[in-house]
Amino acid sequence: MTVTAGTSPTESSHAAPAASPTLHVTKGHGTQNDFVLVDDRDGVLELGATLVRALADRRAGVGADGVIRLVATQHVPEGAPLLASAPDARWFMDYRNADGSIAEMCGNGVRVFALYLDRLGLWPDGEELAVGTRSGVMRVRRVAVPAGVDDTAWFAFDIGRWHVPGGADAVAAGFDAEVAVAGLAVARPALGIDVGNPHTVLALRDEAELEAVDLTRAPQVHPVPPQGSNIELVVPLGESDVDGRTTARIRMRVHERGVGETRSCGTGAVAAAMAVRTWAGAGAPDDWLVDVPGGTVRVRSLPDGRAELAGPAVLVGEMDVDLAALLDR
Ligand SMILES: N[C@@H](CCC[C@H](N)C(=O)O)C(=O)O
Repeated sequence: MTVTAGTSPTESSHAAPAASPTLHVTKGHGTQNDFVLVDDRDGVLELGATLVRALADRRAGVGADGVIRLVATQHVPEGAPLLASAPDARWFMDYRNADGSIAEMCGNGVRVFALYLDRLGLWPDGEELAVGTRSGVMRVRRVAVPAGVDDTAWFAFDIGRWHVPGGADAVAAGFDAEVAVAGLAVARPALGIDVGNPHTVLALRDEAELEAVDLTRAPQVHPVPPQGSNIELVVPLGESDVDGRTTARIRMRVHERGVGETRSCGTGAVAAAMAVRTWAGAGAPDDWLVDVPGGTVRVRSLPDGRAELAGPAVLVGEMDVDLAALLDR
């Protein structure tokens, strides 16, 4: 981490005023789900909600959907059990939503974090990269960009087991909640899906309806999820052959817990694809392309109830943030 403290004024009465402390940050995104990344390997930064909110602020700060702190896994309380089972998970992705709340996981964030580690020389050559998260260890590798998708580099990882918290009854019914969304006349049935973090997925009639909904206001879920929920609105678009594999395509918009509407959500894409796959029943394909306002990601159903998320990652720049200017308001 680079917090550069100001120097004391010198003995000269004409000395320049002490420079205020700065925080070196990097900005990146995955399908335009954007993040401020901070290198705090030694775990010395106090990343409180006030600092997160200020960094994420799109007018008075750097601007982002979330803040990601890079810290050695041994320095976080969640680290010991991760290192016991995966000693190679040296680096931990400490993820915070723009409102300062802590989230268990961020699917787009993992890919951007991997690229950040690579940029810092912390991704060993030729190896899978093990990333510690509050939802377990994610093993990231580079993969080919699917045919028809306009990106230069993709990364993929097994996100682990997803499940329907409502259990077998919810799976059989296809729904276990109702969601009221501004712009829709009545509340719609929805399915809760846990991908390490909580999601609620509802299907809309068509793309026109998806475009028309107003996500500037948070959708209301009933019953209210105890930990809150990310909400995904989806429209199935049909199936085609992509790189020799039958692939279903869906379009999605998302309202993220702790943020608002974002242009993509990786865990949300997994939840959306697995919800539609559950609704489709036996014979549904394993591969799903999920079109979001910021691009396209791929979700692949894996054996044993696991799923893989793949998509792009981009780092756009670095800056030294003047902490006094950022926090003084
Ligand atoms: N954008 C992320 C999810 C970030 C966390 C989410 N807002 C939550 O609170 O669970 C993603 O790409 O998965």
